[in-house]
Amino acid sequence: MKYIVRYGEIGIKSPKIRRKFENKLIQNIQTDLSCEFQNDQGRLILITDEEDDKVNEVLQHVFGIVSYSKIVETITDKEKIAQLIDKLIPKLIENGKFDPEKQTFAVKCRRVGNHDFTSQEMAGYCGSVVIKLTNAKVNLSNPDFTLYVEVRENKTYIYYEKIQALGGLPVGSQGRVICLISSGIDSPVAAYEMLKRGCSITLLHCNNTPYTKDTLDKVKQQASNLQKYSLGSKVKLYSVEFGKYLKAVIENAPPRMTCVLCKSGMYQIAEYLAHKQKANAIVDGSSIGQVASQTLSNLEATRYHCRMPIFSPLISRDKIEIEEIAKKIGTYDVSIIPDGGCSAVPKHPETHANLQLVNEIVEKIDQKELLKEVEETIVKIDF
Ligand SMILES: Nc1ncnc2c1ncn2[C@@H]1O[C@H](COP(=O)(O)OP(=O)(O)OP(=O)(O)O)[C@@H](O)[C@H]1O
Repeated sequence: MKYIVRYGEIGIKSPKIRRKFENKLIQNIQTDLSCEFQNDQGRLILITDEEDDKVNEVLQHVFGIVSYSKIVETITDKEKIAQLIDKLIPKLIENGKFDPEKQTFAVKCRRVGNHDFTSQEMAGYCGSVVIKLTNAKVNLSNPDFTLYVEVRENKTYIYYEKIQALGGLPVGSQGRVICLISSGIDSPVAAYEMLKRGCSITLLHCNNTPYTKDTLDKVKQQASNLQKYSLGSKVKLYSVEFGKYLKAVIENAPPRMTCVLCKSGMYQIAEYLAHKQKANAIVDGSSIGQVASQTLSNLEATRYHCRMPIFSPLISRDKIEIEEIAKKIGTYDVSIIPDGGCSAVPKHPETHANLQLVNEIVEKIDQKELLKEVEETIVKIDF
């Protein structure tokens, strides 16, 4: 079987970068699909013996692909093209893809190269072949069924559907980021958004026991859910003992500051891991105003002591939008398994942290020293 694989943004890169990204895209697809590729003047043609379901499964999970089509191919010769349409249309009718008695149709032709016909002439010619076969009605402006004819120099590809894929950039074409992952809904979605932009991801989970239940199992499941979108780049997962730090915070800082200091500590631990992993940024699932800890002043105060860029790809998203993505990518069902919340959250958490006050408290509790102990507990987790 052959497929045209279309990419979006990769196509507007310089030839050198495009080749690099294209190679990464091919490598990622080949991680899970036994196939070969031909590059036909900017069109990637995938050739495989695998079943359609397997091909769809892989192409629907690889970032960098905008759409793809299963194709049939012949040489650019009117007779041969007509013969191919003669063979293809009855199959499509049999599979329920085209019902010439009820549906109108159009042929769309694109052409690259020098030929003794225009695209419109070829479309008209192919249309007459379909009419002769089926007697179907033509509707050029709003057809129920479209037959695409793509003429490329001496090869012609024919297909009937463009299947939308994920878009984005091939995973591994950008650097690595550290994604703070909780057991909730948002952080796996934030990690997914970074995969979409071509980043490789390392997940870091802060184990807040005894203030929360041990949620590592949920996080492991999310890591393997995210791995499906990271073909060609192994998702790494780390866990760190954070409960001892929280205990020191609860004992030595004003109660209302617990959540601010918790988050501030998480970013700094993530920064430590980022240096170890040669990662360039930290990612979290914050969204402005979603919970008390995510007011603008808290976002500022919690990030102040971290030098590395912190990206929050969901910062402007509504909860409903985030939940929709979580459902689509398959992380939602794991996220909503109840885990009881965090007992370290005070009755009245600070919602408008004063930066100067936070700085004073950070000094007073010797946050840097506390976090050094935490750093030593980072462990790699298999999933
Ligand atoms: N235990 C944890 N380990 C690692 N990162 C965490 C942890 N808890 C929270 N985070 C990070 O901080 C972000 C904000 O967490 P917070 O609990 O304030 O909001 P949330 O909307 O409940 O997030 P989520 O739905 O991702 O749990 C999370 O999206 C995640 O990136």
